[in-house]
Amino acid sequence: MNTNNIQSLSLDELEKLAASIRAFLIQSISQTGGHLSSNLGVVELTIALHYVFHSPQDQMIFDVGHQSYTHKILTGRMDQFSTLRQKDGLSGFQKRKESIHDPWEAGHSSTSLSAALGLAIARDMQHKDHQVIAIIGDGALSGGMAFEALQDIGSKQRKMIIVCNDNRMSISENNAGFEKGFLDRSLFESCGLDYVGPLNGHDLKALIQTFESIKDHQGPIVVHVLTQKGKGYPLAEIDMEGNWHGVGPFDVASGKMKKSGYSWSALMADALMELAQKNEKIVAITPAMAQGSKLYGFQKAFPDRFFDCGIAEQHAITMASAMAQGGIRPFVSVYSSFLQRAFDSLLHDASRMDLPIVIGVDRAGLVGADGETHQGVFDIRMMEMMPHMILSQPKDGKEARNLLYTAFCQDHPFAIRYPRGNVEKTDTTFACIPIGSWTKEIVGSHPFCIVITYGPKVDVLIQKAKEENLSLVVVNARFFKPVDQNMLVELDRMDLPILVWETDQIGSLLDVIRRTIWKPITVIGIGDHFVEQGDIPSLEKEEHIDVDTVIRVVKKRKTSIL
Ligand SMILES: Cc1ncc(C[n+]2csc(CCOP(=O)(O)OP(=O)(O)O)c2C)c(N)n1
Ligand SMILES: CC(=O)[C@@H](O)[C@H](O)COP(=O)(O)O
Ligand SMILES: [Mg+2]
Repeated sequence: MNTNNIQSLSLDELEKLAASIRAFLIQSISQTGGHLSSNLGVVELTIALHYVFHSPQDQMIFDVGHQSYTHKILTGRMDQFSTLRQKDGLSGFQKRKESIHDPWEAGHSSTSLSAALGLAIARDMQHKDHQVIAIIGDGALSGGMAFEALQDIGSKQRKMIIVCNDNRMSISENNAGFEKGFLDRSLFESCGLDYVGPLNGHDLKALIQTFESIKDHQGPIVVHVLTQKGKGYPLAEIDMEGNWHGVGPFDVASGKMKKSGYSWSALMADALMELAQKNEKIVAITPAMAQGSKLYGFQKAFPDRFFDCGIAEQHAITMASAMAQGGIRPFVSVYSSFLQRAFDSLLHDASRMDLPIVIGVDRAGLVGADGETHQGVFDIRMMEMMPHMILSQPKDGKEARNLLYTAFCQDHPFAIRYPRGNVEKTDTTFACIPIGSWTKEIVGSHPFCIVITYGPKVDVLIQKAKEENLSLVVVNARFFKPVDQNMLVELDRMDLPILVWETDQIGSLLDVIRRTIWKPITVIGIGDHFVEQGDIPSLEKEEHIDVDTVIRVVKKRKTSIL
């Protein structure tokens, strides 16, 4: 496949190139996993952009970056695809350190227009003359930040191109924003932008002609292209639920994916449905993540009580808060890293007005292959400063069900975090958990150290201590806020060394414990940096937050005591 110097290729050759890139993407992603459908949809579009414009002089910013694979292939990274989304491998998004053809990085959506305007202003201030091109999907355009940028771009009138890649799909069917034809000329022109389109985003000739005709356009212009998500892989073409958006390895011929097991998201969604059957005020809200959050069952069972609000986390939290004020009991499912977008809504609305929304903080902790932008390791510190907020994490499925039940039996904002990955299926009867209560288990008969941790690591540690014949007090800190003051005083009196084992940003739990216990505490957690992509067990080892590190530290502690 000739991916160099594509300007020298004929239209026929470019079409052949598109077909080979598509075949390569399907084959390669079937081995490594990755964002299949979005990439299959933009093959011709990306070829046309690279044919007309000259990267890296002309700067291309792919919103989110999950659809930048063809761009990577055309900029010399094809031979790295076997390492996609793996430790030290090719990123699933644009990455500055990977290539000079990546002038910007993302992972979260709707930032490309602000970034393009920023780069255009920087260009103009230095009297340069290249193009800045943002490629943004209809899903990402439902994010409020994109709208803030559109208005500003209209008022500032800098030279730039916005390619609106409209496939009428977010991860799954677009249930908010632009599914009803709102995304048209008038939207952009009302913001002061010029507009061409809509044009067939798989017609290379039309794309090339259009880009040629506007490449020197002065001021901002939108090129609206219609594409088919998943194009070229029939199962992905007809997928409305987002099952082929981000995939693990699969068999190309049959489309069979490896069985993924019963996830924490599924457990929470199942428990939510049970509770919703008993309480008709319970509703579910998702900011465009119905598939990953496993909420399709809820949507089917309670279509009038399910709300997909588009990629709009900030809006989701404020809307949920107002629903709560109006007497409804909303459950908002948001990935930990995307909840960062809703900081002010959480603080200004849910927390300040003390409104009883329940937030399912999905993908809490390390998530692995998506890397720095998606690791869910900041939400505890973000929310524990917020008055009225209750912040919890269950150690297992039973506790998760009970925390959810508890959350609906009280009147404050209540967050329950749970990780990416699987959990044992359980359908225990619901029981309330006293808010702020921790539990502890003494392993062995003569404990020499107290380890305070949370989430699934509680049982991992108990198991490991038993295997290693180590006598420990293992504390399940299932509430980060409020913490169990009585338990902390009791632990302090035990007069044993204390280790706090955090699997998120360091200080998340330690800082609240230190308010009660003043003696020196050893802590294990993620340091002051972003954690890159990789499989979760390797990342835990590298960050020294794995159970073996904990055992090593407590053993060392034991030796120093003896
Ligand atoms: C702030 C934020 N929320 C949610 C997501 C998850 N997410 C990644 S891609 C995507 C859909 C994007 O849709 P669109 O921009 O239309 O691109 P397409 O996949 O259709 O090509 C979503 C919701 C995200 N990356 N960032
Ligand atoms: C690009 C993006 O933000 C999502 O597609 C994300 O990769 C989904 O992650 P999960 O696979 O954990 O649902
Ligand atoms: Mg889309």
